[in-house]
Amino acid sequence: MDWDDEGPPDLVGAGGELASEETPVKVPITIVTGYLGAGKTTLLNYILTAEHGKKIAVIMNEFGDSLDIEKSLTINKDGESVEEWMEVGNGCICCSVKDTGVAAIESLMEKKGKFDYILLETTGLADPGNIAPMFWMDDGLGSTIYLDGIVTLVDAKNILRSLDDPAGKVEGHEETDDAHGPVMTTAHVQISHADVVVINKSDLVSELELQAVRDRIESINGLAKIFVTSQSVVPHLEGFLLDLHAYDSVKELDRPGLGHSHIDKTISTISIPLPIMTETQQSALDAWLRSVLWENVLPGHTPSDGPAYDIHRVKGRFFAHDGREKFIQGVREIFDVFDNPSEQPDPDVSRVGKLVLIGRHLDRFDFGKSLADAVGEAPPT
Ligand SMILES: Nc1nc2c(ncn2[C@@H]2O[C@H](COP(=O)(O)OP(=O)(O)OP(=O)(O)O)[C@@H](O)[C@H]2O)c(=O)[nH]1
Ligand SMILES: [Zn+2]
Repeated sequence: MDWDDEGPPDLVGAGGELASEETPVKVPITIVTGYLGAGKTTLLNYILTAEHGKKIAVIMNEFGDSLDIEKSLTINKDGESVEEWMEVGNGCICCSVKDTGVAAIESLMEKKGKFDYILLETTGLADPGNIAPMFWMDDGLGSTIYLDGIVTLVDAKNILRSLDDPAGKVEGHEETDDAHGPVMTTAHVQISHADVVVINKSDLVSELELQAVRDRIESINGLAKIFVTSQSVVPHLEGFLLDLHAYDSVKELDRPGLGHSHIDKTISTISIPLPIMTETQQSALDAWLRSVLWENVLPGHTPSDGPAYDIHRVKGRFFAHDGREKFIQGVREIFDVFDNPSEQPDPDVSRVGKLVLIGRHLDRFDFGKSLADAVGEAPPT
């Protein structure tokens, strides 16, 4: 379907059926990251050629890659935002958008019609925590896309070395660097922000090595779903790359043993219980989150000379005193507290409130005590 330069007609959805004007269908975007050579392009090429009956836009935000599919798309026009695309038989479109912001993607959709899904491949050195907030928009802003999740590919053979390699240190985090402590590498940052981690190149390692990789990843990010692949061949797309709903569901909070692994010395996952809360306590929680995430100040903690903490991902759930279930979602300094968006609360979900933090140097501070002091006990029922 081609739209003219006026942009998409308001009342017609991607399938041609009438869509209500108040609730335009939003297109989910998945960010695909992974260290150099992990298999991102192999994965996206697989999706572009697989039979899945979906209209997927694969956007490559990298230039000069050696693979032909990317070479044919490499364009550069005086630093301007340029788009070039290639249509694929199965309804997919592969394109290279230099400026991958929301506006560039919306302009691509105006020209090519709406997609069912958008996959954005970042460069191997990208920090997904810098990209995700671009797609985290308030409904009020009328964006036509929403962030479905972050998928990080790791190379089973090289990931442990990448995590321990001082040369892979992330730039821009020097202020929190510890003179003798472990370094935070790009590999750490890509794993800590992930909603799904794909351990690729499993053909190159033994079962034992694979288990060590899995343990290390779980210790960094206790919330991510982990899949193991070879040649980036994924068994299914839903829940793996598409329909992740990583920012509107919190199912993984009930995983047993969450936040109990301390194998990785740099980044860890911690889990803090949350009581049933009154309005006042919810305001206190909100103030606590603002202090911790926006000001980097842990309430009740006296600043010392040691390194500061760095929070990459926040996810939580609690129950309000009136029975409503609330979710907490955050990436870096952005966070949101909202009602469980599903009409039917999951009956399997335990009614235990919990806040999970993923970040750096979390073990040096008592986040649990600080939060408990801030919100207090559950109200009497
Ligand atoms: N043995 C093995 N090789 C693989 C596998 N998946 C990908 N490769 C190879 O690994 C190399 C890198 O794969 P790419 O898909 O280009 O990786 P990438 O993440 O896009 O790499 P950059 O764009 O350079 O960051 C290619 O030569 C692939 O053929 C796998 O599961 N096993
Ligand atoms: Zn690539």
